[in-house]
Amino acid sequence: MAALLVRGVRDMLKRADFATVPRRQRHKKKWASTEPKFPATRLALQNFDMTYSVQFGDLWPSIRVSLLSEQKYGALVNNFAAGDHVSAELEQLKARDFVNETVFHREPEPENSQTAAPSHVSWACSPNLRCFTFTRGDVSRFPPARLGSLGLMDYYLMDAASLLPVLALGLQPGDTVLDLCAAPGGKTLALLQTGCCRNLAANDLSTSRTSRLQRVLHSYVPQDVRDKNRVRVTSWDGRKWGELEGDTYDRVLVDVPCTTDRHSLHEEENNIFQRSRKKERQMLPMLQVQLLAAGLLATKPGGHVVYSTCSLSHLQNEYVVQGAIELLDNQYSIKVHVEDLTHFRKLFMNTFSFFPSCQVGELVIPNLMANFGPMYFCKMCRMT
Ligand SMILES: C[S@@+](CC[C@H](N)C(=O)[O-])C[C@H]1O[C@@H](n2cnc3c(N)ncnc32)[C@H](O)[C@@H]1O
Repeated sequence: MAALLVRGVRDMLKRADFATVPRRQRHKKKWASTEPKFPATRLALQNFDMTYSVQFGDLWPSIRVSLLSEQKYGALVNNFAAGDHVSAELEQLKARDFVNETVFHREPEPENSQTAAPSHVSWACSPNLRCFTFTRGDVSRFPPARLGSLGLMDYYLMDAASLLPVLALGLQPGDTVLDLCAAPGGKTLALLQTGCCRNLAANDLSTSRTSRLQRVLHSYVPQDVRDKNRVRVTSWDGRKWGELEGDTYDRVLVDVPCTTDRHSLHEEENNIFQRSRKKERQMLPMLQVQLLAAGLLATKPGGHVVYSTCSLSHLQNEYVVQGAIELLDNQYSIKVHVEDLTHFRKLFMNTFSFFPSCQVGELVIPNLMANFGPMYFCKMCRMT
């Protein structure tokens, strides 16, 4: 706890105004003249303060300080590379597999008991995933991943909340799967780890990012699984997918471009809050609706879609889900049903903090004791 607070305060001080630094310690940076007057990170914070203080009320100050502090990671064990020793090594670090601890290691529930729901849930989660995290309040870091004996890396470090959309997708053996916005590939890798994909189409509009995705696949997935018949990587505009391959997939993940809230507070490079990207930012909800609609059209009737973002914005989360559902109904007479994921709050309450008042879908909110997310995810079933 003490370490957590010290790190949190250190992060805040790093961000404190220059004016608070004593004069004798001030020095002009060499690149001062080229630094933007209003850094995009600062504009992002201003924007969040305006919108999220209204959206989250009393919760905002605690979310804010968590977003500005160091995030926590999860180590997704590479089933293709690792023997049990990797899990054992992670356990020795006092990390724990949050997926299996909560989902699969429950005591068997008696039939018809009131608590039968969580055990039923285990079958609705994608199987075979192992992801280690440090417990609440423990801000230890994982050592970098290592190359295993098969020439593949032993684990992949990611925001552990990013696994929730993949778990929610509920893959079943033999599924055909589409990952519409896949790069750099953390969730693609998790989809493959389930061992359920008969074939997987991983797409991303950006060719530079699909190259990164290819590198991740090379480092983590054996050649026979990467084989073209099983994993196909493309760089197409996901908005066209309904026309390209309509009614095709059992499961579709639509992990859209968004304001990437945590990243936008820390990185100037590629920051969507740069003034020059204002139009692009304003158009995001529209792009998100189009991508989700395309994902739904690419799904077989009876198939499932998970929509996800790493933003806290209702405009990019619930409103997009509602917009896409309306669009499909009005333009294609296709009915879509939102599935209830409230049990995720109970299942994963030891690991994540959930926002209690989402209209549709679930939202992991950053918290100093469990500094994951933000991650919004909503599961839908295409009925017709
Ligand atoms: C949030 S990121 C995806 C992260 C990825 N799912 C992962 O887990 O590593 C969103 C991605 O959408 C891609 N993108 C943006 N517009 C797109 C479009 N029209 N079609 C497909 N992908 C798009 C971006 O290049 C970006 O890589």
